[in-house]
Amino acid sequence: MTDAPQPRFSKIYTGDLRVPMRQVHLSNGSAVTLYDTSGPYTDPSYEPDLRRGLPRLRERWVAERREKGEPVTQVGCARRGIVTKEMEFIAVREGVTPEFVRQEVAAGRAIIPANVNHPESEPMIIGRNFLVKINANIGNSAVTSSIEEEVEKMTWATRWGADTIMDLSTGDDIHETREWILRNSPVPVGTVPIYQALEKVKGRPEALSWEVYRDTLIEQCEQGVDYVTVHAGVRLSYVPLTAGRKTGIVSRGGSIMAAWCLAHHRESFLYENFAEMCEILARYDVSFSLGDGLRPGSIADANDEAQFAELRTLGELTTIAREHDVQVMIEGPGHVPMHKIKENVELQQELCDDAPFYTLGPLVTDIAPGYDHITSGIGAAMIGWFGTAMLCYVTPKEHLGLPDKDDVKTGVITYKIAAHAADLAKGHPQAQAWDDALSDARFEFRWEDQFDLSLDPDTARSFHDETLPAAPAKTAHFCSMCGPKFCSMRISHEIREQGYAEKAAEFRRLGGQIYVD
Ligand SMILES: C[C@H]1O[C@@H](n2cnc3c(N)ncnc32)[C@H](O)[C@@H]1O
Ligand SMILES: Cc1ncc(COP(=O)(O)O)c(N)n1
Ligand code: MET
Ligand code: SF4
Ligand SMILES: [Zn+2]
Repeated sequence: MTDAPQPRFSKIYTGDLRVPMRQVHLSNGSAVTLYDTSGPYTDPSYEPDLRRGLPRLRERWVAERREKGEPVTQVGCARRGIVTKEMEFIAVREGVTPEFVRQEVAAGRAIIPANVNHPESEPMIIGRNFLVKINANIGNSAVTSSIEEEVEKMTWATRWGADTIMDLSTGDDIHETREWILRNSPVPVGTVPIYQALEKVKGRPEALSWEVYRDTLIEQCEQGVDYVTVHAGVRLSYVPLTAGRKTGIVSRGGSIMAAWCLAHHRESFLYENFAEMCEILARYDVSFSLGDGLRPGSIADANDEAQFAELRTLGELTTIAREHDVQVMIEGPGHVPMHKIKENVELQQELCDDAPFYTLGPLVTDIAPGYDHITSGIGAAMIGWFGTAMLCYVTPKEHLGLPDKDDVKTGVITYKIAAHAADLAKGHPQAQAWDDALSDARFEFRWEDQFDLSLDPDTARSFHDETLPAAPAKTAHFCSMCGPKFCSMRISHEIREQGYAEKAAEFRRLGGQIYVD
């Protein structure tokens, strides 16, 4: 025995794969193992060295596949019956067999975003038959932020459990910001290449061309971006469908492409060159996130003709990408009232042949700027339950300004709640076990365990300690909500210990039967 304090939670590594899992050590001597997506930054003992970057976990796996002459892409391997190391890693994390992972990827129902040039990333999977994932958007804008702040947002987002991050920078130093993020990100990184392409032509959409776009795409693939949002479903003929809308086109990428199509009165160069784009992505195993450039930006515009016309086109593009062994997910709305959410999932699955759905919220009302993590968290929980594979967070700053580090944490925690609520409703056994462990700790007044098992232990602990900071309160059978006399859980224990036992004895004496554990 040593006097060294036991870490209350730590990372464990399974076999030679070194799969991170979060193990919570409880005060009753047991431990709970939780799926943990959030890489090294959740490990309290991990000290990042940003200049060196993260260890290159996948470097050897990628090299070995190359030596053996196996396909470059995960889906190429899956279709040929090959189980990759990435698939084995994911199987441990998700508690399923590697063969199941392979089948879901082969069928296109799930994707593993893993650029061969981003070996730092810990493999994860996006698909409705796996745990629901969340994405955190970061990146600078022309108005504010620096490289350091954006790297800090990335480590902070993954610290709290973002499964992927998107660098949506549109301001200065786009290439260098992305480089710092990629070399230090333990999760896949997504981008929207049209933003950087627009920056290269000084912000004038009409000056864009396929050539500028293609070179930007290759530059980002070379750097290690794992998935790219491409708004190739915004076709020239769909732009007039947005004329009668309350809020027009709210997607940045969508508005840029619509402006280009109208300026040249030509079909979108993204649509026309889609096959060549597939060839580029296949060389690096970069996945498509087909952008919803015509998503509704208000409750009034939800599920309109413009939105669904684009979705049909995304379905056609999915088929083309798959023919090139490129993985695809589909981006979804936006602003959608609760009664119109289900139709979005059903239509997406039908039109896009079960490609994973990846939605921004949706926000279920427009009336609460400042609280749009909540308006969208409600829609996210619902759409996750209906089968959406990844939920893109919305922060309290939505519609108001660029999120800062605090907003990133609020967005991530809000979306962890939505994703977990969806996992529970879908009947995921690991999800249920987490709730059960926390409920047991709560009912047994193991306060420290309750904090350690929570999504945000820091906040839980500090709220409790605001009113009852003294050490004995950590085992007390009450908190300041009800106080000792009115604590219903304490009274419950007494009923069980005395009253219940007596009542049960009486009941049996009278010939009754009782079934209790
Ligand atoms: C498509 C969504 O992306 C988000 N978004 C766009 N740019 C950024 C950024 N730099 N940082 C964080 N979120 C961003 C907004 O929430 C928008 O609604
Ligand atoms: C889920 C989702 N939807 C959309 C975008 C792109 O943003 P935009 O379409 O505004 O360019 C995104 N990054 N993620
Ligand atoms: N809030 C808008 C939406 O719902 C996006 C604004 S920033 C492009 O999609
Ligand atoms: S969030 Fe701000 S900058 Fe972006 S579309 Fe809305 S008003 Fe414009
Ligand atoms: Zn909006």
